[in-house]
Amino acid sequence: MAPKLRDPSLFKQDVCYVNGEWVKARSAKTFEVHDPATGQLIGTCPEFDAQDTEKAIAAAAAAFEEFRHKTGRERSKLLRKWYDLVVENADDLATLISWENGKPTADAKGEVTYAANFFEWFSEEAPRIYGDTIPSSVPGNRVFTIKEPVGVCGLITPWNFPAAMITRKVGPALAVGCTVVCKAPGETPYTPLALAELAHRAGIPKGVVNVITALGNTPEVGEVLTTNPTVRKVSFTGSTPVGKLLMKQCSGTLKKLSLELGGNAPFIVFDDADVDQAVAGAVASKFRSSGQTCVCANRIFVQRGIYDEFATKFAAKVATFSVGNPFDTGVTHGPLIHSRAIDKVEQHVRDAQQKGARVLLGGHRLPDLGANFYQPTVLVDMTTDMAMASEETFGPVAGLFPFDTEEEVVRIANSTPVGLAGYFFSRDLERVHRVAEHLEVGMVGVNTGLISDPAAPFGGVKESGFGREGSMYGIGEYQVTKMVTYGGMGKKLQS
Ligand SMILES: NC(=O)c1ccc[n+]([C@@H]2O[C@H](COP(=O)([O-])OP(=O)(O)OC[C@H]3O[C@@H](n4cnc5c(N)ncnc54)[C@H](O)[C@@H]3O)[C@@H](O)[C@H]2O)c1
Ligand SMILES: O=CCCC(=O)O
Repeated sequence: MAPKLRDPSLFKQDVCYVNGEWVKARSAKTFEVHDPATGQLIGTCPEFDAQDTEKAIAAAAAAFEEFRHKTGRERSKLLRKWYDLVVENADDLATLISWENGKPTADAKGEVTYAANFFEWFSEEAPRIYGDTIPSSVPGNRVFTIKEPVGVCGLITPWNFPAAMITRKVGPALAVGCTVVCKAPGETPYTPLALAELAHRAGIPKGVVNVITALGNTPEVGEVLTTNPTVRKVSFTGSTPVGKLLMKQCSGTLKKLSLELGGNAPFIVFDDADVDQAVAGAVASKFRSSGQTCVCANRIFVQRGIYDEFATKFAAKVATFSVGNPFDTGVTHGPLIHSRAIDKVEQHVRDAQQKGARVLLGGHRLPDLGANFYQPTVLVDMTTDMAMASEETFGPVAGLFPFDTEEEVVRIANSTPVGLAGYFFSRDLERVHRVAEHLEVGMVGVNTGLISDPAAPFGGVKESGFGREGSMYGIGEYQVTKMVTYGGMGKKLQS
């Protein structure tokens, strides 16, 4: 049965938001969106194509001419209004997130708060965008910089945070005066479309925010967003292979680019750690959104002296989870997003078992609950030849790897082409600094498994991409620095 919304008009079917209006695809084609918990049809959405996308870009380009000249204070007020509406409609947005993504209600509400906070944060940054005054090396010259909005932005986001991945991009883009075309994820389009409706109600001028949808046509839409010369910036969150493809496509017009890509987060527990605290941190990091976040612990390394104690306590905590329909009371973990996700998890568990891992907990699907449910799983005796050591599982499976020395574990932790988040637990101050400095990642959690915060810069190194979202650094991703030199200055006062 479809969940009820307090405000049913937030559920936008068969329309996208372009130039301040709700429009269908030119071809009238649609695609289906299914509830990952029940497999039932949620609704249909427009299958935008290249021409539809061009129209959205043209709308964003037309709006840019005026929007870029609004004052920071004006843009701040618009973002603040949008923030207020997101907060007012938090329950409905959370319902949409749970329905199309499968995360339990409490997690979905947490995501709405997280998402809204990006609007709040960047509404506060908008009036505080400064240039520089630079001492010139040429006598009589005066050098200034102006921070200008880069222009029309193409934003592409994944399904795992249907609201927050969008607000983390749109917030800074609007704060600096850019206009945007967001390609919503085909699995979870209804939350982005509800955000668009709230943008409309907030009075964001037409064409400033455009939200379009596609599933089968995704590569075609992506190609337009990355090759159309009017689009000056692309920001993508998703997998590394798609990020590499988009970067290639952007090269023809040399767009400014931010890539927030896949991770393979090491989570290291040294034997001087507070074991209970480390267990809590590892559970929180590994099983957030059923393991479907890019910063989830993917390889849990535990020093041999505390390995058994850690494994027993960790499995005991995971055993308390309640898996089920995201709307059911008491459920802590919902389904995975689709059958490909379940298949990958199953392959990783089977591969680990074949290579000698033992299942301490779980290790199987939950077909009685539905096709996309998997029992939260704990594997021990993991070794580095297993697929889980080198690939992101993106599911509710924790593999515990024993290790002996600091040097060994940091070397193994770094032996991957990606570097998004890394975590470790230790009470030795010198070690804390040493290890934090040696981990090849963009974000480090020390004695915590949760690092996401709109005030903190989010992003990776190596093949996890580049650019930072959130924080004061998030703003610069949507700006260009223009230098202005004034010659013939600094002369004597005229008498
Ligand atoms: N670094 C981060 O901030 C971050 C955040 C969330 C997810 N991720 C990563 O995303 C991956 C999981 O998401 P996924 O499997 O949906 O990733 P994905 O790369 O397949 O898809 C992400 C988005 O890109 C779109 N897309 C796919 N192919 C495209 C193309 N050719 N042109 C344009 N758009 C295209 C999809 O429709 C979707 O909206 C994981 O690797 C995860 O680590 C990273
Ligand atoms: O999945 C990636 C984003 C997760 C986060 O912002 O915490």
